[in-house]
Amino acid sequence: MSQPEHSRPWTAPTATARIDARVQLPGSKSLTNRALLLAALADGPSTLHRPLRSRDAAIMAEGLRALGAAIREVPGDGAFGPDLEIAPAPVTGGGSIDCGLAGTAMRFLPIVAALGDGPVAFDGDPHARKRPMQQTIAALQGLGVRVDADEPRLPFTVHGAGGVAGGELEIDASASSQFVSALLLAAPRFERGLTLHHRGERLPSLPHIEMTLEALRQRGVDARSTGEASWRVEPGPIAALDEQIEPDLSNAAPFLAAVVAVGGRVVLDGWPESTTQVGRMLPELLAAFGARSRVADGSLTVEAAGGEIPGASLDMHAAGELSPTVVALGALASGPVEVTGIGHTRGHETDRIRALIDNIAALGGRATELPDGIRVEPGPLAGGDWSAYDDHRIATAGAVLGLRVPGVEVDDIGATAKTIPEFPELWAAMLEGRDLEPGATPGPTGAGPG
Ligand SMILES: O=C(O)C1=C[C@@H](OP(=O)(O)O)[C@@H](O)[C@H](O)C1
Ligand SMILES: C=C(OP(=O)(O)O)C(=O)O
Repeated sequence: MSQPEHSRPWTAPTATARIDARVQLPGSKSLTNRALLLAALADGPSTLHRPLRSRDAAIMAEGLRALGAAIREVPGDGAFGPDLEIAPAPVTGGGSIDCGLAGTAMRFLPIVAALGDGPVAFDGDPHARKRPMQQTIAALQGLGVRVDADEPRLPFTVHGAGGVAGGELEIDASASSQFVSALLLAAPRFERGLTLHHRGERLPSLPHIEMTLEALRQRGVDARSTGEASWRVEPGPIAALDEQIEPDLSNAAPFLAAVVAVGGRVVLDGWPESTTQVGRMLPELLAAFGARSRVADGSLTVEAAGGEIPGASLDMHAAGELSPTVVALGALASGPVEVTGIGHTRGHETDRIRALIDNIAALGGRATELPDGIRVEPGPLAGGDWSAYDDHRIATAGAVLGLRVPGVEVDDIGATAKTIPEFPELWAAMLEGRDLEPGATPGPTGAGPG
């Protein structure tokens, strides 16, 4: 098995007892990166409390710095690490931005760069060069912005010409909701705002578009849906906002799935009363596998009996980023599990459908590809190699399987640095029933200055 230099091989721990744990998770990637971007375009300085500290958040912060914003760490409230203070500045060109493997950075920042004056060069990790970017480039061109690209993907250069007129635009966001979010986030700074229409075969991850609209409205922007696949953002100032970032509910998925796999109980602290995060669907999704959930006093408790996991058929088009965890549970189920509506996850950090099928096969299981999803057959599994493909969610899916299958060898648990660098420590603490707060074990990459 070839491993990149930075890889951290990890034998997924097998559960030896029922789970009884209280977990606190680090901040949401999607909320942190929206808050950073909007703060950089706002009308005054903002502070983010409990921001995510991870590779994707660091990439967003670094990209915004390259475009002129000042972002610095200031003392936070202890266990959650430093806060971030963001001072906006006029968008400047002339730099270059490394998007790593962060979809939010590679889709959101080119539109911000178009507001500036001068060229900004974008590139990313080798696999980032394979992720769909055509709609970012087409949208910029449709807005009259010059983009130099040999092919419709990274690397490319955006030539800001001092502003974007905006108006009306049509895109095809079938491959990613991030194309829509990117345009809506920058649109208050377009001279005429933006009326945006999606025309295409499907629109994945609608909750993430709702999150974008809500983040804009929280900052005084008139942003709304005008139809099933149309949105309007009025031009105007983006108000500065001090915000406490919610825990990442998508990263809650493997921890809650662990209860289904093993039996027992997990209490997740900081569960928001209401949220735009797609992870809010987890209680309902896990109920399909027999879990019971309740929310009280700001915590979510998930309980499950352990033992047999029933088969299920789930359409996850709204929640593709939760699908690797659900497929991992599917491989442990006693009936077939079908997850559909996730064709677009072939364009995520890796081709997730292929990665899951191949990894499950390496453990002796059988999963097959559907036109827009995956079907997992019940059957015995044995230890074997589990490739992370630099994908945090594939790595953590291996962790879920390892709870019941001894000897699941994840080739690089370091892939979790993308959104939850402290994953191995939090996972071990959960299995041992110890409380461990995020920030207690600082991850390899913070969102602060390098
Ligand atoms: O806007 C966002 O923060 C995200 C949108 C979704 O992207 P896709 O629509 O490409 O699935 C999601 O999967 C990704 O993890 C984060
Ligand atoms: C698809 C994901 O990430 P990205 O923001 O890189 O698209 C994800 O986190 O599941």
